[in-house]
Amino acid sequence: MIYEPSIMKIGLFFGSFNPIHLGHLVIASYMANYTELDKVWLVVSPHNPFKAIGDLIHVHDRLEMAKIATEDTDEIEVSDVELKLPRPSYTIDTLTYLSEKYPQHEFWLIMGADNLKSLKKWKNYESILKYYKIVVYPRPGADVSEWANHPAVIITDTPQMDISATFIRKAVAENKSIRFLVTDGVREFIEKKGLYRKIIKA
Ligand SMILES: Nc1ncnc2c1ncn2[C@@H]1O[C@H](COP(=O)(O)OP(=O)(O)OP(=O)(O)O)[C@@H](O)[C@H]1O
Ligand SMILES: O=C(O)c1ccc[n+]([C@@H]2O[C@H](COP(=O)([O-])O)[C@@H](O)[C@H]2O)c1
Repeated sequence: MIYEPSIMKIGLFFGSFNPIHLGHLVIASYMANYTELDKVWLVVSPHNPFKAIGDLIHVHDRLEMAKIATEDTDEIEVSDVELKLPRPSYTIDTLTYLSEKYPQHEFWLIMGADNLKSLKKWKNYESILKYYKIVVYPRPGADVSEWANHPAVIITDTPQMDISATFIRKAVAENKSIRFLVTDGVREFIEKKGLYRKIIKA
């Protein structure tokens, strides 16, 4: 019989995932396997409120790549919830919506140390800290020691891979290999659809 805990702890990992890469997957996998979380949902944001549209490809392609990258893992799922919500997507609005829609789950936020440092600029950040736990993974040069004793914040030593979606998009535009930076399925999808052939400045 499959054991289904009555309350599942779901870690929400928000991002543009333009495209999803191994740096993201290492974090999602660590959070699902090495912390108290039962599962991780990758929430693909149509538009991050702090980022220019620039070379953001269509959200359906970003969602599809996230699904391809995680199709053989049960503990990581892809959520399209932000497609149904007003844009740009504010994290507190998505958290509130999900908590109302899935009262049987407890939602935690997965956040990079760089984002934690700028959290005070986010919409209603006090509510995020009041009602949700935040699991933090390290990012180069981001010191989060000021948050170490905050009751809502859990700091982890998640392994880091210093790659970015920007690096991958540039590599594709320059016809360089992205093997070992994204999964094979994602690489094939990018090739098949001819994505990221040109860099579009914001
Ligand atoms: N290599 C990585 N290791 C850990 N976290 C990462 C890594 N790359 C991105 N992240 C974090 O994952 C979240 C979602 O990332 P996002 O989709 O914006 O990708 P990105 O690689 O940072 O993209 P871009 O280069 O386009 O800005 C962000 O909070 C970002 O800081
Ligand atoms: O809610 C906010 O005010 C807010 C401000 C900045 C970023 N976010 C979310 O945080 C996620 C990660 O951001 P980023 O810039 O690291 O890709 C992204 O999905 C954004 O929607 C949310």
